[in-house]
Amino acid sequence: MKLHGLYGITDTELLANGRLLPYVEAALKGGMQVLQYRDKTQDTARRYEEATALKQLCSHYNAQLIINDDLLLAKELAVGLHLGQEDGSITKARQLLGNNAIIGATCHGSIDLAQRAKAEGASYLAFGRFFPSKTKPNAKPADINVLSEAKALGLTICAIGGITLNNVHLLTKQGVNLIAVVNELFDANNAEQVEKRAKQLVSTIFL
Ligand SMILES: Cc1ncc(COP(=O)(O)OP(=O)(O)O)c(N)n1
Ligand SMILES: Cc1ncsc1CCOP(=O)(O)O
Ligand SMILES: [Mg+2]
Repeated sequence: MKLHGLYGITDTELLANGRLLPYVEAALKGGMQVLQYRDKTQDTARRYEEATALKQLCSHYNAQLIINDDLLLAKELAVGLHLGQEDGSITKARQLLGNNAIIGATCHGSIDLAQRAKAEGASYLAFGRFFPSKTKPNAKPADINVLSEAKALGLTICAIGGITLNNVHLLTKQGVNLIAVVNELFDANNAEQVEKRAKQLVSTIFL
């Protein structure tokens, strides 16, 4: 079955000071289907603790947890993994995590990278950034026209980068399955606002 819907990604700064679990729970209440734990620190103990708590929260809401970059943490928790071009081999991750694991691959704006990721065993292909991103200002840009060719590869297609309530329709109308968002979801004043944003994004995605 293809993953579909709102794919929230955590941000260490936006979700600091006790906001991680309440804001993620609010997004789940608002209908977020997939969550990526993206934490670039080297604090292994905190990362393990947070990812474990997020796994529990996601399973309560029947959502899928995916770990960014860290194969061993994904293996330890038996959850999904997202790998970029510099993050190690998809083939190796597939071997370690097994056939049923969700493994996502960053393809920027490239069908060649997407074909390679598919051949190596990726479950979904992530394209972007499509719009300037506050979270990752130096992310490589992608052209929206890549999406029609990407869909022909037959895997779940994810779009990322600067996605907001104002531009999300440009991606959903191309048939993108997963809408990955950091800032538009989690740059909020309180958990109620996160839940409202999630509901608004989800209703646009499923229009
Ligand atoms: C869903 C999704 N798509 C793309 C990325 C970017 O991955 P990567 O290129 O490895 O960059 P970092 O996120 O690791 O900085 C992603 N994380 N998630
Ligand atoms: C991790 C990543 N990779 C490309 S853009 C991006 C960040 C997306 O965050 P935002 O939704 O705030 O632009
Ligand atoms: Mg990465």
